[in-house]
Parts: sequence; C-alpha cells; structure tokens
Amino acid sequence: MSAPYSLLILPGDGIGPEVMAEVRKVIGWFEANRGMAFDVSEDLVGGCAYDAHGTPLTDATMAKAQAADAVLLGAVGGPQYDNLDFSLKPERGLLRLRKEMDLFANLRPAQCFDALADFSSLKREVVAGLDILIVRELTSGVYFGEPRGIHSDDNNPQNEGGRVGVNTQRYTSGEIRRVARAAFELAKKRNNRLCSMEKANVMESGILWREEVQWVHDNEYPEVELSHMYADNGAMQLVRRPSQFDVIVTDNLFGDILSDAAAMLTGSLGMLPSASLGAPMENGSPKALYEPVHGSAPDIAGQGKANPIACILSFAMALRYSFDRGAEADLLEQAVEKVLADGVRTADLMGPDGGTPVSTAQMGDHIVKALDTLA
Ligand SMILES: NC(=O)c1ccc[n+]([C@@H]2O[C@H](COP(=O)([O-])OP(=O)(O)OC[C@H]3O[C@@H](n4cnc5c(N)ncnc54)[C@H](O)[C@@H]3O)[C@@H](O)[C@H]2O)c1
Ligand SMILES: CC(C)[C@H](C(=O)O)[C@@H](O)C(=O)O
Ligand SMILES: [Mg+2]
Repeated sequence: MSAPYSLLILPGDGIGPEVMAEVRKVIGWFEANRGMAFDVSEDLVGGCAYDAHGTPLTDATMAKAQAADAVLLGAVGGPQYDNLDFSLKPERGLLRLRKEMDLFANLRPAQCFDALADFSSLKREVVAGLDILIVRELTSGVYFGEPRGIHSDDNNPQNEGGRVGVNTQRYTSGEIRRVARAAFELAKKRNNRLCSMEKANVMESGILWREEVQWVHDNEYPEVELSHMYADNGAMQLVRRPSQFDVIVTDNLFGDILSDAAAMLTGSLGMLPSASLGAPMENGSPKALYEPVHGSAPDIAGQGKANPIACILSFAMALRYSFDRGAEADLLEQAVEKVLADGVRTADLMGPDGGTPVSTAQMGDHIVKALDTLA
C-alpha cells in the first residue's frame, strides 16, 4: 500500500454532491482493488459555503486546497444566489481557488466515445472517433483584468441609464508563454499539432497572444505543427470539421465558450471532464484541481438525473496527472466506455435509439461493476 494521497473534495451546489457521490464509489474501488490510499477530506465551496459561513470560500478551505495533493470539485452556483453581491456569488469561490492556486492550464478534453456517436447533435461521420484537447488559460484575461466594475457615467448625458460596465482583457507575455508551453508539451504527447485561437484581428491582447505563442514555438517547440486561427472561425470550424484539431490553446473566455461548444461533439455536457494544473509541487506533481466542465444544473438537481461521467472522468485525469497512475486512469476510462457500449445511459444521453435512462447512482454502480469486470 502506497502512502496516502491527500484529496480535498468540494462537492459544491446543485448536482455537484450527486455526481461526487459516484466518484466516492470509484475512489473506494481503487482503494480496495489497486492498493491506493487516499486521505480524503470534504468541505464547502460555492452557495453552500455562503449559506454556512457567509462567503463562497473560507480562508480555511483555501488553505486546505493549497495543501492537498489534489482537489476534486463538483459544481457551484444556482438561481437562489443570483442576487447576491458580486463578491459573494458562488462562482467567486471557484475563481478564487483557480487564481490563488495559480492553476493556469485548464485541460478540457472532448472525446466522442463510439457508442455515443449518434447522440451528438452533429452527424456521426463528423464526430466519430473524435479526440481533441482544449487548453484554456485559466488565471488571467478578462476574468481577472483591472480595471473592472460597474460605475456611474454621470458626466455623459448621452448615456441613457447613466452606468458603465467595465472588464479588461489583459495578458502578459509570461502568462501566454507558460500556457503555450503546457499546450506544446501536451501536443507532443498526442498528434503533435497545436492550433492557437485569439482575435488578433481586433484585439491588441490577441496580437500579443499570437506573437508569444509563435515565439515559444520557434524557440522551444519547432517540431510541433503550429497554426493560428481567429476564435470566431475556430468556433465554426469546431462544429464543421472538429477532427482537423488535435490540441487547441486559447484564452480564458474563449476557452470557456469553445469548450462548452465542444461538449456537444461528445453527446452531452455531462461527459466533459477537466483538469486545472499549476506549477509542480515538492512531490513533482502539479498543483491541481479537477472538475467537470458542466455547472450545477439547477434544472435537474435533486432528481437523480445527472450524468456523473464528467466528474468520474475528472477523477481519471487526477489519477493521470496528480497520482502518476496512467494505467488506472486508462482502466477507469475503459470502464466508462464499456458501460456506454453496453447501452447504459443517463437521461441526457437518451438519443435516437430511445430506451430507459438509469439514475445518477445506477450509472455509478454500473461503472464500478465494469471496473470489476475489466480488472
Ligand atoms: N464549474 C462550475 O462549477 C460551473 C460551470 C458552469 C456553470 N456553473 C454555474 O452553474 C449554474 C447553472 O449554469 P448553466 O445552467 O448555464 O450551466 P449547466 O452546465 O449547469 O447546465 C446547462 C445544461 O446542461 C445540463 N447538464 C449540465 N450538467 C449535466 C449533467 N452532468 N448531466 C446531465 N445534464 C447536465 C443542465 O441540466 C442544463 O440543461 C450557474 O450558476 C453557473 O454559474 C458552474
Ligand atoms: C462557473 C464559472 C466561473 C466557470 C467559468 O466561467 O470559468 C464555468 O463556466 C466553467 O466553465 O468552469
Ligand atoms: Mg463554462
């Protein structure tokens, strides 16, 4: 039995706790069957933390996240928190985690499992076999740039309503170079192709982005095939012919939008995992937070309808990137593939062939059973 990995679990709001309960089953399986030991602690983030403590993330939870080998997060947010002061909104808790842990590289793979090729809103021939990776910059750009805020515009009589909302897209060359390096490294391990997306035609920050990615290519990764694309064209190309891409690197906001679009290539937003990685810690593994790409899905929360696969595949990414257990990550991904091939579907994956959906918990049970079969 290896030394326990410390794992902080933050289930969050809405369907977060429902999907995380299924990840706990999977963690239990790896402990029982693969000699892995996890020192798991659970805490609050998002709306539930606001309800308990008046803040979406306490300093104590932040400190636990900084100390953990890895953090697993469900989802945050919900309509009951929509009118809270901006600084108290559930999403601020997640953004604080990303920023203070300096998780600058957000890996969002979009893979179409063969059994789901008919479930995408696109044609089977467009998505079959698809396996792309979006690397989203996660700690800078318009999400964090200053100045920001809503203020009055009293001296401008032409402005009906009299207010201005401001956010600033700001990137330093260093921020661009470090996420570009992460993306080039990943491309090297895959099909050696990287496409960088920005809006260099209308934004100075886009020009800098393009120049710095090119600089990293020319000086450090000339062997990787690099292309540049305007992000609006990129969105169109993603749904036109997604298989032209291998790895995509893009900024915080474009990455948020493009990865939700990429979700539909796979059949459901409930399928997309993510890893948010920072600098290496003392043990050599990167600082890391793993979370599904989807949100708290208030429309289906509490009904046992949520698809837990995105969260379970996020744990597979933790096995790969934080715990150096690539074989176990492969096994878990194969278990998900097997369950889907066997026709087991949650409600979001009810497609052309109809059928009866399984609940969130049943999907988790099927995946654990598949692990037993494959092991
Ligand atoms: N990382 C996060 O925690 C995160 C990400 C996105 C949105 N949010 C928050 O979640 C709340 C709701 O946002 P939204 O509705 O725009 O996005 P959402 O991702 O929560 O839901 C979008 C749609 O996808 C469906 N869906 C999402 N995950 C699913 C799953 N696992 N299984 C089945 N169906 C699923 C939902 O039912 C909904 O119809 C907001 O407060 C938002 O800020 C949080
Ligand atoms: C909840 C929100 C802060 C978050 C984002 O915009 O980054 C979400 O949409 C995501 O994709 O992780
Ligand atoms: Mg998003």
